[in-house]
Amino acid sequence: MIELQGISKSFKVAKRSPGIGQAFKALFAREHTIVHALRDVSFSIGEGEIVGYIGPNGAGKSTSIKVMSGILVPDEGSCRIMGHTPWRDRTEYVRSIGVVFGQRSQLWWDVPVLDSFELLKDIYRIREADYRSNLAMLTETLDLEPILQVPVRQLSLGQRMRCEIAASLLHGPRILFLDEPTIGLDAVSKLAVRKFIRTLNEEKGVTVILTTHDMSDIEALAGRILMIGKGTLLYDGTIEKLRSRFGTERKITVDHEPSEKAPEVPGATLLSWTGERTVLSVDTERNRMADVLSRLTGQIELIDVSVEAKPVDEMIVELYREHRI
Ligand SMILES: Nc1ncnc2c1ncn2[C@@H]1O[C@H](COP(=O)(O)OP(=O)(O)OP(=O)(O)O)[C@@H](O)[C@H]1O
Repeated sequence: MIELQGISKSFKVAKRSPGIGQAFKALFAREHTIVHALRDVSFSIGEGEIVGYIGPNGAGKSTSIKVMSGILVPDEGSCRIMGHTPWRDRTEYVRSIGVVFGQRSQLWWDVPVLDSFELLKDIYRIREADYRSNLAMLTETLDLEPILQVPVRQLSLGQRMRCEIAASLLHGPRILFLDEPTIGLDAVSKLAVRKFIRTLNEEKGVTVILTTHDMSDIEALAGRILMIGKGTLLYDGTIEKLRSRFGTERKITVDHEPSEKAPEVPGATLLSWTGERTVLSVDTERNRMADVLSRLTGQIELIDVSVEAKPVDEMIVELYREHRI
């Protein structure tokens, strides 16, 4: 459904040293640097997948989404999405995709949400019957009824995001690009947005490409992760594959009676010690948890113990570290 081959994109950025004098000089002799936002990026995504597109700030995620949605033309490479080259067949192509940029709005600020939807209906030339049924479904599942008549500028961030997602789906696209859809949302709104995306994917088969810095979004939604760093694709695989790679480590948090010094436990690495709480990490492939706990009880008087697998966040940071990004 989505096929990228050797996509590269660079930006020419004006270089300027600080200070008025330098600004004046720059007017006459402008120096430039080249930022390589994407370098030879290739991947393919099948119909009905939810893919988490992740990477640190400035990695090239938004640039990729802009190329895939036809907003940016790459310098090199090919991109075929549902038979289209996004930046060439743009008018036709935008009818089959939906795009949400969490940090930017596609709704008209001063008019009621419903008026924005009506305008989008005309822009996308959505048939009346399709518009009515899509709007009814979106109003119901995203709980929009109480806010349809409210101007966008009066909406809370969570309400606006639900409207943005609805706006991107009014024309019934087969692919949805979501760029940080849960940014700034409270826990309740985040869960609502995630639930909606999952239902949309499961029931309507919509393919979803999701960029986010929130690893719990990825954990909740994405079966597959594409990780990009400094414009290069660094990892393409399932969360399970990632777990099995880093998954043998466990974090043990022990609350105990005050101790004079940190326990020394062969087979475990001390992560922190505060006198009444000790946090250790254990690789369960090489050490038995029972042995570690019994060595621990020989040195301190336990009150409470919790054992956790490594959170996805930490696995990702480790991947970033491995690739020096
Ligand atoms: N229009 C532009 N002009 C110049 N440089 C740009 C432009 N757009 C992006 N860049 C640069 O390209 C690189 C990749 O940017 P991009 O926005 O794709 O990163 P990102 O992974 O989406 O980052 P973030 O997580 O911070 O949103 C960055 O170094 C950025 O400064």
